[in-house]
Amino acid sequence: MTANLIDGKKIAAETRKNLQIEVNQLVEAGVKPGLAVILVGDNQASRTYVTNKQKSCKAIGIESILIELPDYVTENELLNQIEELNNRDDIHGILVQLPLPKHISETKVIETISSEKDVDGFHPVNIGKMMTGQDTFFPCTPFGILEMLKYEGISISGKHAVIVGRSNIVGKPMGQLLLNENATVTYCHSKTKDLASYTREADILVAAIGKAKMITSEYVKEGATVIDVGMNRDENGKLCGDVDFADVSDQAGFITPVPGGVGPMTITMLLYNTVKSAKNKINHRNLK
Ligand SMILES: Nc1nc2c(c(=O)[nH]1)N[C@@H](CN(C=O)c1ccc(C(=O)N[C@@H](CCC(=O)O)C(=O)O)cc1)CN2
Ligand SMILES: [Mg+2]
Repeated sequence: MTANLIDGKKIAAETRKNLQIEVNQLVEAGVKPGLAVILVGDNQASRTYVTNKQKSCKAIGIESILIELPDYVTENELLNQIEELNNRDDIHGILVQLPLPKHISETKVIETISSEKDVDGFHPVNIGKMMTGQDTFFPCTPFGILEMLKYEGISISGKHAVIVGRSNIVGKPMGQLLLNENATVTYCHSKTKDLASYTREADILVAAIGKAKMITSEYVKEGATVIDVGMNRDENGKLCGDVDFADVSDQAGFITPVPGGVGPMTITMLLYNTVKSAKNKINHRNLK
């Protein structure tokens, strides 16, 4: 059996087209959605992602500003910068690119971003809303994965979803979003014993481990949906995921590639959240 490919680039392009229509409507109503991106230090990968976010905003008419700070910036200086953006009427979304230098507390930074502008969906208020099934900003990577599953018509309710990885930005919220859709969710991680005994039971397997090509066909049930969140380099320096794509393709029912799977949807959902925030603002204004 050869798995169906879930084409993240294609789904992202379609979603962005629809978002562009919404941006045009917002602009006509007098609100141009605005995103502020803060980049601290000079991590090359982070810079690439941030550049991509800027370009993607521009392509659909979202105003985006980039604030670059040196890696020696103090925590207080960064927090003050965020406060300033919290108070700006033209900025609807704020994100601080992660990871941050060691001397800065990610928790403090995330908690300083106004929960109403937290388009990454990392603020504890938004995490709490997500956990209690309320509408809010959802973290972009798991949100993008959910959208891909829905786009492909893959049913979630009653299915067994196994998440490998428990990071705050991918694994934990992924499980919660799938639980909200009535999946039965199992979390696995680096301390899980006999990992394959869990993953082989998965109808939906999400790999967010950080180890190149670790998930081979022995980890996968025939016909399962396999979502690859990994971004690694293989022995030849080529970008690859956590899933051994060639091997698992023969076993899975659906599979995402790397690159061109989850990544493009991550940035798309950031655009979605920014548009949502601008719409929230109009709704507030109309209620006044
Ligand atoms: N504040 C945040 N920081 C980080 C997040 C985040 O959502 N918010 N996620 C990651 C990085 N990330 C976005 O920021 C991200 C990573 C990768 C991609 C992507 O499109 N990848 C491409 C491949 C790119 C390449 O060729 O190198 C793909 O998978 O096709 C998008 C976003 C950590 N930090
Ligand atoms: Mg882990």
